[in-house]
Amino acid sequence: MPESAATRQTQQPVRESFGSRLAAAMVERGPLCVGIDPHPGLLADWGLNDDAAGLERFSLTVVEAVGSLAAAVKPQVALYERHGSAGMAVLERTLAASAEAGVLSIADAKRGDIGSTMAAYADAWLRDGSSLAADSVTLSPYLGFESLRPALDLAAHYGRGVFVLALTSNPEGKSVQHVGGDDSVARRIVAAAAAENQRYDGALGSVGLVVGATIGSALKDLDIELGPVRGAILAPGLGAQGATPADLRATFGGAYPQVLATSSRGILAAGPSVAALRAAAEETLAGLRS
Ligand SMILES: O=C(O)c1cc(=O)[nH]c(=O)n1[C@@H]1O[C@H](COP(=O)(O)O)[C@@H](O)[C@H]1O
Repeated sequence: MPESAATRQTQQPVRESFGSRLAAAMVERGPLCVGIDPHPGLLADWGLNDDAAGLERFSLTVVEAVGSLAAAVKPQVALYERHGSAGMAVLERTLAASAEAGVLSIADAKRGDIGSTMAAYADAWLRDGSSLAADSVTLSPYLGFESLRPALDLAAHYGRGVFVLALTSNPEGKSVQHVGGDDSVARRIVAAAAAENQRYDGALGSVGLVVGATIGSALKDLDIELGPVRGAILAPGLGAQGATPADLRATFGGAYPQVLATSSRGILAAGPSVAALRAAAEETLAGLRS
């Protein structure tokens, strides 16, 4: 049974904060997150069936290849969900294998709902004892940042983390996130994350943001500074969506040390050989470091 909120409030955090654990992993391993996106086309390219067994072989191969190399892995929940309960069981085993390999996990679930329902999502992804618990989860703040409160508080309690969508890598994101000019929606999300991270000590708080590597000059245009957030910036868009390590440096400037670049298809296309996947991840990492 989940413990009650009242019990939790009287207890100390159960492990070191996610922000501290991620900061240490980024120093030790470098700023790369490998996305685990078992697309049907990639499964076929790897000679695997588009079923739960194929999904499991794919996922565990990626963990075997990069589990000792990347700072984090990011399974894309949608690609497990499309296989129903069997797919979600594979996701559970993928998260367990990641923990065993010593690599941090980011469940890319992009959850967001009214507060009372959000509490159930938080329980699923962030509570000790939940079979789906990951080190962190991606969240959508578009029902209002404060609607994420149950996840923000549960993450803090359990030493887990969240990544809140701010400026996404897809071109359609602008139609919501850029609204408001100097006081844009994205700027408000960034400010809310910065305020939330004040509860954390150390280099990085546990509330990260998602800011695409493909956003070009949006940070400048919207007058958004990421340094004061003191959270990791998960930056998708590298590789398959066209962004390069040079783009990342140009886009993030002084906030580059906070950036955790994430690539899925760009690395996964090298499979199914474990050695080739590892080499692709190492090459990406070298580009991010140089
Ligand atoms: O939250 C994410 O990771 C995410 C946010 C975003 O703005 N853009 C974005 O592409 N993503 C995810 O990052 C992954 C990108 O995959 P590739 O384009 O294959 O590297 C997918 O799982 C996307 O759902």
